[in-house]
Amino acid sequence: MYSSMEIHMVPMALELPRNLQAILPYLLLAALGFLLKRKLLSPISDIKGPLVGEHQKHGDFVRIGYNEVSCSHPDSITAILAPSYRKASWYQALAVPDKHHQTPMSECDPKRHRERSSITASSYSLTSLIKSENIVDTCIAEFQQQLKKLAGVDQAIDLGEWLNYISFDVIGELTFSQRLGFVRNGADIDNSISSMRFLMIYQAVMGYMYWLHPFILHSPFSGFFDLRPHAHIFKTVSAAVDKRRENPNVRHDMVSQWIKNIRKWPERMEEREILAVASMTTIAGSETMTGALSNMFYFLLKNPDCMAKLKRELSKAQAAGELSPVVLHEEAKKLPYLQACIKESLRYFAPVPFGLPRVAPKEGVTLGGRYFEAGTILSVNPFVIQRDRRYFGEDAEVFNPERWLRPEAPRYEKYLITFGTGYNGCPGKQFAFAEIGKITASVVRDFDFEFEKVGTDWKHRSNFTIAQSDWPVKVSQAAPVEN
Ligand code: HEM
Repeated sequence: MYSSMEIHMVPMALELPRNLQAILPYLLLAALGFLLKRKLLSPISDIKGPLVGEHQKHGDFVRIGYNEVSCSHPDSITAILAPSYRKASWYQALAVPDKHHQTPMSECDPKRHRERSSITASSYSLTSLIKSENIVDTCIAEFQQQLKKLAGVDQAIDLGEWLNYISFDVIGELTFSQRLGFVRNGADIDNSISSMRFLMIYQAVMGYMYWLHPFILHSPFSGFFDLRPHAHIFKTVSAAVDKRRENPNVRHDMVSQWIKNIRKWPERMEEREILAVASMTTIAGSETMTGALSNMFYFLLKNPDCMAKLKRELSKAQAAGELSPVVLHEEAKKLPYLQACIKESLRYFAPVPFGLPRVAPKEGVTLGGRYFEAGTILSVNPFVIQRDRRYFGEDAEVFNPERWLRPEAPRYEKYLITFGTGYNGCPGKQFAFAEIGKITASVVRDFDFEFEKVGTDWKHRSNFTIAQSDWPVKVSQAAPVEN
């Protein structure tokens, strides 16, 4: 027997699934139609996909989305990255914390991008940054001190994490004259680094589903409850920027230059946007550097002959009195094998393994005899190009710094797009080379490293930048080198 309430409820509960049953075939048909349209009716539906790794199988064009093609044709760089084409809407997700905080990185329109860059670009130049070399040196000296302490302990360390600390400290000093204190504390303060990694995953996904962003990190709730992963970095940057606003002349740094430029050309950028640009610089200049430095140390450890050769070069220069306690950029520049190792690690394992996507303009783009109509998203992935035998020789898939010492090395340069190229190319490129050179030379000269376990293979995940993990190493004071 049912009570009267139960009798009312049972038919209602059955009714809902019946309604669903009625519309389910239509929903499925609509979904199928949508998927077939995306798969077959796109102007690029004849191009095979979807994996980037499929280039070797399918040739110069691989379809990686409804309307997106990854290109590895020899002319891709000049035809896609060099012209000032609009960046794909994916980049919008890089406006941190929301669309009111645009930076050159998140700005997709080339004209607006140029205006914003004119305020910031000069601050990233090597000449400008070399003015602060003594400050960078104090960060590296602190890092050496910490490694010295760790060398006395018979325990493996997470070198990748330490390289992240030094990268953050350096960029904080250069951007707003503030050491973030990661090296001194030997820790991820307030989980900023792990939150930053989460932000990278979030942005990589959200760039493709930007309509969801207002409901997640850009929702008022996430701000109100302080749930934003970049909150700590944003607060730190915000406090530092406020200090510089009060007194932009305390020391030469990037924020002081931006403030001066904005006061000169107020129509190009608003002063409140400095906060976003400083946050972007902190992220752009630290996550990439961590990836690059980790690549350098990991691949030297994986290739002991290369490590031994680099140590010999450093030891010879040291014996000749050519190296300072923290190696200067001028000194590192003169070490050919070190420079070859830097280029090779940047080539072999690009720290930004993302196809830099651009939108074909209204007249379309013709590449390798193939026409791509207006609106097609064309991307050129550094990882794909830099492992291509046509551009880097038969041993393109091998880590081999010697390639940069071959007579044909200048030919390789134009295919090295680790830093992108064109109007959106990395303005920090020369500085990155200098920082990698200084840190690698100072640390490899003074310390020996070995994997905790023989045959270690690290794990890595690709978002916009690469994140490597699981390669514990032991550190000790450097043993004398036989030349
Ligand atoms: C090895 C280290 C680095 C790598 C691999 C790297 C890579 C890149 C790449 C590929 C882009 C262009 C992305 C695109 O076209 O979509 C870029 C942009 C950028 N990078 Fe770097 N970068 C590095 C270090 C740095 C450093 C040290 C700084 C700051 C001092 C920096 C600041 C920037 C900025 C501000 C942008 C945005 C440029 C714009 O949109 O106009 N990067 N970087």
